[in-house]
Amino acid sequence: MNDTSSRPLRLGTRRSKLAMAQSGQVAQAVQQLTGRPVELVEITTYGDVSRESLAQIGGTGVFVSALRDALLAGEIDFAVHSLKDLPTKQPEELALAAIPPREDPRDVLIARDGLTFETLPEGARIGTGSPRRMAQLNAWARELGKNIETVPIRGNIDTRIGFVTKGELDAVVLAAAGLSRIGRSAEVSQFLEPDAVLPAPGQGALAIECAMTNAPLAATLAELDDPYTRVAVTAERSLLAALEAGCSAPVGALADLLVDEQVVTEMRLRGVVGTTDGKTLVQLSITGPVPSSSEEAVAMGRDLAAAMLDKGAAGLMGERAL
Ligand SMILES: NCc1[nH]cc(CCC(=O)O)c1CC(=O)O
Repeated sequence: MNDTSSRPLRLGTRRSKLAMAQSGQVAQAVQQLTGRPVELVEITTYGDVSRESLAQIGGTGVFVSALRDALLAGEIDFAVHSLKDLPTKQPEELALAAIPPREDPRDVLIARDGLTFETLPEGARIGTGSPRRMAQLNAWARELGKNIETVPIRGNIDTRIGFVTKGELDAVVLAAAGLSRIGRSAEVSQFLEPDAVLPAPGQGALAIECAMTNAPLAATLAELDDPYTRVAVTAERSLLAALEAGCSAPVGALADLLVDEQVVTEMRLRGVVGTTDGKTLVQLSITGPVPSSSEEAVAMGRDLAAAMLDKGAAGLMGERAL
């Protein structure tokens, strides 16, 4: 590495248990890679302090901006984000230096008494503040011919699971990756297959960011990058951007690799957008060669967005301000 300074590298992180777990993992990897100590610098973001709904305070980007300010001010050397919380527009001054191998991208149900979505009773109350989850859960319930009530909740993972353990809700929906990172996977009642509930674009992946001007550090961090994860999430985020959706909009997307006899043949990109009541969903997928560049991945996302817009997707996104 070009950076000869022997001071510790400063990794900016939010204080939540999930953020600390994610940052801790990356800190260890970077320490191993560079032989330099990595020091965690805790930063409070507006999203951590405010009790307003995410949609009200401008989407999940609120978790990111304080970390980015610290990067730009040179107070920290790099930051780790949940990729699904990153706005689709990348600031020019910041490098998305690495996207490590993705964890399980699926959403999961945590329900009382080991119930599953199919066995939840009529009128079950399911906690989620995400319009994407509401839309798909309500559509699924309609398909099963049952009534559910989606209840908007916020708070960290422990708080959300608490709604079920305290008996206030029948179930909550969370990301598998977040639970596994804080060591609570054992509480999962059901993994929700992407055919029923598509995750948020980038879900389960991390993003490691540093200042564009710190080229040596960017080059070092790049060793943690997983090219397959990068093209997959690039296609998903391109779909989101092309649908002109904010990050709390009801858009789900998942790119996965199709494998034949252990050889990767193609990439499939699935997308969904819907009304939160689940009455109308536009759900489409395209399959093509695995993108060999970010540009090709972006093009795939745009192609799927164009096809979804053809099917009326634009009319379903008026809810993004709700
Ligand atoms: N919006 C909050 C958030 N951001 C990232 C994760 C989980 C980890 C991930 O998806 O990478 C979560 C919690 C959740 O949705 O359950």
